[in-house]
Formats: sequence, C-alpha cells, structure tokens
Amino acid sequence: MSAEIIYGKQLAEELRQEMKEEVTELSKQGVHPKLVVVILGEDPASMSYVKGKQRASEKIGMDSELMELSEETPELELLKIINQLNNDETVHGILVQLPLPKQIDEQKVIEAIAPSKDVDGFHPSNVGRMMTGQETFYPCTPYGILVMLKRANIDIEGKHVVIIGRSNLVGKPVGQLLLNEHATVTHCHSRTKNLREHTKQADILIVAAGKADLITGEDISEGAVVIDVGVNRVDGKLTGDVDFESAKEKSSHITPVPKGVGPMTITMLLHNTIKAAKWIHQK
Ligand SMILES: NC(=O)C1=CN([C@@H]2O[C@H](COP(=O)(O)OP(=O)(O)OC[C@H]3O[C@@H](n4cnc5c(N)ncnc54)[C@H](OP(=O)(O)O)[C@@H]3O)[C@@H](O)[C@H]2O)C=CC1
Ligand SMILES: Nc1nc(=O)c2c([nH]1)NC[C@@H]1CN(c3ccc(C(=O)N[C@@H](CCC(=O)O)C(=O)O)cc3)C=[N+]21
Repeated sequence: MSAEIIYGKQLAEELRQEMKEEVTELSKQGVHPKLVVVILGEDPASMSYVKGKQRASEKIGMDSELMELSEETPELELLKIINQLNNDETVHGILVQLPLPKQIDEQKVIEAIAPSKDVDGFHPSNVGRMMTGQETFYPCTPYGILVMLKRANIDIEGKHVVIIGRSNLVGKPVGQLLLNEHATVTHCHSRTKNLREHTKQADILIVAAGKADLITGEDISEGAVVIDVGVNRVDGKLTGDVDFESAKEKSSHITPVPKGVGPMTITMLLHNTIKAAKWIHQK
C-alpha cells in the first residue's frame, strides 16, 4: 500500500481563502483583526516562522505587527510591553515567539498575556477551558492537526491515538483535543520503554519529538494514519520526525514535512485572531 499524502499546505490555502472573505466582511463592520508578534533576538529559524506568520496575515488582509526586541530584553520590560498590548483596543491577538532567552521565565510571560488575546492558547485559563471541553482558543498546532484529520475524513472516535511527545505546546494539548473527540489516547515520551510496542498499536500516530527519522515504516502497523509534527534542519534541509519513504509504504495517510502540519499551525493562528476580534467586538 502507498499512503494518501495529506497536504496541510493545500488545505491551509483553502481555509485562508475563506478567512480572507471573513476579514473583508468584518472590516465592513469596522472590525480590523490585528495580530502582534513579539520576538526576542534573531535566531534564524524563529525569524523564518515569524516572517511566515506575517506574510500569511497580510495575505488575508489582516493587520499584523512584528515587534523585534533585543535578545537581552529584561523580563520586566517584556512584561510591561505585554501589559500595553493587553490594554490596546486595536490589538486582538498577542503571540510571543518561544523559546525565550534564559533571563526570562516563559511561564510568567504566558500568564501575563490576557486570556482573551492569547491566540496561542497557552494561558492556563485557556488550557483549563480546553480540558473541561469549553469554547476557547485551542493551541494552533494541535487544532491544525484536528482540522486536517477531519477534512481528510479520518475517524477519530474510538480510535487509538498514540502521541510521541508530552510538551505543553504540542503533545499534551493534541492528546486533550483528540480525547475530547472520543479517541483513546496514549502519550509516549523520552522515558517510555519499548517505544515500538506502543507505536505499533496506533490507528493514528502523531510524532512530535523533534528527532529526525525517529519513526520508520517498521514502527507502524499496516494502514495507520501518520501525522509528522517534527521540524528538524538536517544539512540545511527541513525534515520531520518520520522517515517519509518507508512510512508511506505502510500507512494509509501521511503528512509530509514541509507542507504538512506547519502551514496548518499558521492558519489556526489566523483563525484564532479573527475569533478574538469577533469576541471583543461582541462585548
Ligand atoms: N509544525 C509545526 O507547526 C510545529 C512543529 N513543532 C516541532 O515539533 C517538535 C516537538 O515540539 P515540542 O513539543 O515543542 O518539543 P519539546 O522538545 O518540548 O518536546 C519533545 C517531546 O518529545 C519527547 N521525546 C524526545 N525524544 C524522544 C524519543 N527519542 N523517544 C520518545 N519521546 C521523545 C520528549 O520527552 P520528555 O518529555 O520525556 O522530554 C518531549 O515530550 C519539534 O520538532 C518542533 O520543532 C513545534 C511546534 C509547531
Ligand atoms: N508562541 C509560539 N507559537 C508557536 O506556534 C510557535 C512558537 N512560539 N515557536 C516555534 C514553533 C514552531 N512553529 C511553526 C510554525 C510554522 C511552521 C511552518 O509553516 N513550516 C513550514 C515550512 C517553513 C519553512 O520553510 O521554514 C512547513 O512545514 O511547510 C513550522 C513551525 C510555531 N511555533
């Protein structure tokens, strides 16, 4: 069997077209969704994601602003800036690019962002809402994965989803969202023993470890759905956590890297920003 390739990039473009129309409609009502992205330092990989977010926002007619701060910015100064953005009525979404330099406590920064502007969905209040099945901003990568699975007509209910990763950004929230959709969820991580025994059990395998080629065709069962979240740079080339060629021969569906999960992450960020603008407007 050779898998159907799920191109997140293509789906992302379709969804962004719909969003562009929504932004036009909103602007007729005087609502101009605006995202502010804050980045500290000039790490090339981070800059490249951030530029991608900027381009995507502009393409759908959304306002977006990039605040480039020095790598040495003190924590207190960053917290002050976040406070100003929280109080700025023209700003609907705030994203502080992670990871942050070592002088800054990441959790403090995440908690400083007003939950109503937390388009990343990382604030404990929004995480709690997601956990209890309430409407909120869902973290962009997990939400993008959910939308991809749904659009590809993949059944989630009752299926065994195995996730490699338990980070607060990806692993944990994707497990929670799929649990909300009635999947049976297993998380694996660096202390998991006999990883292959677990991955072989997966109807849907989500790999978010950040280790190139961690998973190959031998680790999966015939007909599994494979979602590769990993973004690794190997010899200057972007690659995922899954050996695409061998996994493609055994899976029923598989996402590529690039052009898979990444573009969906950015799309859900745009979606959350539009949602934030609509919420504020309704108040
Ligand atoms: N495409 C996209 O839009 C996005 C892609 N990413 C990418 O996804 C990947 C994961 O990101 P993130 O969750 O932030 O990364 P983290 O490094 O925070 O988490 C990695 C997780 O994988 C686990 N892990 C690492 N190595 C192994 C191993 N050999 N076997 C089993 N488990 C392992 C870790 O276990 P433990 O908890 O025990 O340490 C941890 O839970 C990265 O490549 C990142 O670049 C991230 C965000 C968005
Ligand atoms: N506060 C915060 N929120 C994030 O959502 C966040 C973050 N910090 N820090 C870093 C990670 C990583 N991330 C990606 C987004 C898009 C692509 C993406 O679009 N990738 C393209 C390729 C892009 C390229 O060619 O460089 C693709 O896979 O096709 C990848 C990774 C968001 N993150």
